Amino acid sequence: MEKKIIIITAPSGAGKTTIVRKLLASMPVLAFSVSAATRSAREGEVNGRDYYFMSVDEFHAKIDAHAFAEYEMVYAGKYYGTLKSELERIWEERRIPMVDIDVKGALSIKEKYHQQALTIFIEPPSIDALRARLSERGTETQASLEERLGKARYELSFSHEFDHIVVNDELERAYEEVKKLVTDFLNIK
Ligand SMILES: Nc1ncnc2c1ncn2[C@@H]1O[C@H](COP(=O)(O)OP(=O)(O)OP(=O)(O)O)[C@@H](O)[C@H]1O
Ligand SMILES: Nc1nc2c(ncn2[C@@H]2O[C@H](COP(=O)(O)O)[C@@H](O)[C@H]2O)c(=O)[nH]1
Repeated sequence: MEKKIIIITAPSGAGKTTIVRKLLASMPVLAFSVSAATRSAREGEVNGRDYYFMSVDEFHAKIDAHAFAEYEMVYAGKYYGTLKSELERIWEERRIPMVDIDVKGALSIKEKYHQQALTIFIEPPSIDALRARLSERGTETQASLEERLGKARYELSFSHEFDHIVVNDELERAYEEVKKLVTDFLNIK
């Protein structure tokens, strides 16, 4: 079986995780690729389901062991990375990994797997909408919100590096558009 991979990226707050969760719920062939991260777990997050939470020393050991397909220091000095073992585990189950990562990481993983990858950039309707969504999500301090918005302006300039751009203005419409791209890519009727 060909080892396909679906890469979804966007600036923080654009809604990629929301769309990915809806896809995972409706398409059992897809499996969430759980990343490693050195940030602390938020309320309700579960180790091994949302992230593999680890210390910086553990993360460095994995870098030294070449365990990552890609990794980045994404925000506030925190590392995030896609584990090769996670992709292999999903392929062994004859399923397709859904990778939900930042734009820089998505560009490097696309480079690595470009022949087998579908890459989708989720675009927010505006920076004001991003600000409102991140504020409402209630996960950020004022400083981390500004950091994410600052990075978003830069990341938006890379949207055309990806196979498709989907504007997440109305969630249901954006979800249906992404689902059609995924089903076409996987040749599912
Ligand atoms: N179309 C939409 N309209 C309004 N709110 C939305 C829409 N899509 C998602 N949201 C909300 O915006 C917030 C950010 O969404 P989400 O966490 O999915 O973003 P993200 O791109 O995965 O961010 P991060 O990269 O920080 O994980 C969530 O509270 C979500 O419920
Ligand atoms: N380059 C990578 N980026 C990743 C990975 N896993 C998640 N992310 C991205 O980090 C930010 C912040 O996430 P949050 O959970 O702290 O809000 C977000 O854009 C994620 O998509 C990864 O393995 N590599």
